[in-house]
Amino acid sequence: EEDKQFKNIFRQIAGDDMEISADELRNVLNNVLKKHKSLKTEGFALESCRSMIALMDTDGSGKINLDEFRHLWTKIKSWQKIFKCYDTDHSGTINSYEMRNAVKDAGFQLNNQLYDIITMRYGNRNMNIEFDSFICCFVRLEGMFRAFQAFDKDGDGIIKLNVLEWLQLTMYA
Ligand SMILES: O=C(O)/C(S)=C/c1c[nH]c2cc(Br)ccc12
Repeated sequence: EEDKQFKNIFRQIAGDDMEISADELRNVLNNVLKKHKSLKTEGFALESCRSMIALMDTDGSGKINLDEFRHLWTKIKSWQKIFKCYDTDHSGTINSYEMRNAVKDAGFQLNNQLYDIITMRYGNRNMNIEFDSFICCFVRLEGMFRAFQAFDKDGDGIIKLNVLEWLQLTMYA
């Protein structure tokens, strides 16, 4: 029953082509955000939604279909729970130390250098992470781990890419 409901929501957002574009994704995410007062944020920028589409667009259509959207939605739903549990003062931001724990809670094993890179790349001028940046960071982390695993066919943790394969991976993200 819930899945039928989800399909209906998807159909409303996606329109006739049954695929969600960055604009359509931005509208639905920002509409949901309005219902979550504790997630104080100006909302998702179009560029962030383009990146989320690119990272989730497994069939290379430039948009996301029902399955890709369901995966993204499920992830955002779980990641926003983590954000809320760290944003104890409901400021709509978490600090770099809380971000380390949030990354670990989400199941990503990184190193200190990467935690610092994340703070630099996604932190605001006070080095705090706002909700929309938080989500974009996790979408990129998950997308990059998934891309690596897709290349690492024998699972030995090593992949071999030529420069064009590398550019395909890093430019469409
Ligand atoms: O708090 C909840 O119960 C839910 S269902 C939250 C969300 C479920 N999907 C979300 C997407 C964004 Br963006 C923000 C919040 C949510």
